[in-house]
Amino acid sequence: MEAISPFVAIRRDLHKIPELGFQEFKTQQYLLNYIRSLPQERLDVRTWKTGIFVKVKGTSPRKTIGYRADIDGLPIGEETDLPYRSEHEGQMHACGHDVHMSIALGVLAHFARNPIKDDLLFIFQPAEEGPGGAKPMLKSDIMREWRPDMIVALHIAPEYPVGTIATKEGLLFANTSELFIDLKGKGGHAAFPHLANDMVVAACTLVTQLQSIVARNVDPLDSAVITIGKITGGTVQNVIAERARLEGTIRTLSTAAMQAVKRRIEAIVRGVEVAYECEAAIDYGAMYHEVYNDPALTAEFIQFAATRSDMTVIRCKEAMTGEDFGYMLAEIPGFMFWLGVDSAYGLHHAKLAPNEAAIDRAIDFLISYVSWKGNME
Ligand SMILES: CC(=O)N[C@@H](CCC[C@H](N)C(=O)O)C(=O)O
Repeated sequence: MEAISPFVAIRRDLHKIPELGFQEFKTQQYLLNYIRSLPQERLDVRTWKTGIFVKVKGTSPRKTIGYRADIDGLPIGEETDLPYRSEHEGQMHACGHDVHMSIALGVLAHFARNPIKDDLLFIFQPAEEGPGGAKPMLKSDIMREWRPDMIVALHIAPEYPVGTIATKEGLLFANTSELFIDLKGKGGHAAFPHLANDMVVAACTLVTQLQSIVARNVDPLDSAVITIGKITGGTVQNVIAERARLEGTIRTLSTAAMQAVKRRIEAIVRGVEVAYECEAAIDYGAMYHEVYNDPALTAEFIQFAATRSDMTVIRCKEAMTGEDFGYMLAEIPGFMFWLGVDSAYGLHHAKLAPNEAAIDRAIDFLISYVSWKGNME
């Protein structure tokens, strides 16, 4: 039996119990059990819905350093053959939030036993994948009382090797908007299409027409993504579909670009309504602020990381991923960085399998950074 670190063991426990946004009940209980096993002298623990705030009191605090880990899973059926694969049918930690939590607990455990001058605030946040926990947590009374002076978070990066961190000053992640489009036509017998109004055909037209926005309406030197991740319509092969539904997400690099893309989406949907003589309704769902790293703190972090022989730090490009941590960074200076986990399969893939060697290396690295930042004069 391989000897594994306690935080790899924790990651594996959490990997078994992925839960969707604001349903992280087992996860929260697991986290609380561990947090309550730590020395409590310097801890103040409060829950917020399925999230948790943990204040670690410093010895002579001048500021508060915040650290956030997201805790929710995704509605994906796991396809790894890991012995600790998900025990929740159709749900998986396919975005590394289990790794995020185990790293946060490792750093918390250290500072619960080895306080620094400054206060720390650990935030275990629900519902990052949707509908978004960061914004309501940011507006909570607890956050108002314990608001940190800076805040940090990481996200696993399957494409980078273990021992690599990647980030950049300024814009790191896109802004996002979910996109739901419902179409209503007229059902009927498959053999008499002229007596019905087929919404499967209308939906398929819409999927391809929406892509013309990125190809023809967005400045080629800018970026945008419109992904339709799910399409449903109809009930059975020989009945013409009266209804169809498209579920997707929009990514852009600025508020102006998001507004322009939505204007085009609305024009194209209206056009499909006319062309197919149907009814269409658009809902934008959860929308996330872009992730904007504080230039000064990020440059300082990169400089610190460059002094560490056990980590390689690179300045990366922006990514079209979304992260509601962007709401926290819009109000509190800080940064997010990618953590290399060297997985053949990427984020949101059913076979994602992060290299667990990244966990303890990240814990050691973050302990050194927070100790440096939290003790500096
Ligand atoms: C890091 C990551 O994968 N984040 C998610 C955020 C999803 C936001 C929202 N539910 C949406 O789908 O737009 C991502 O998909 O980038």
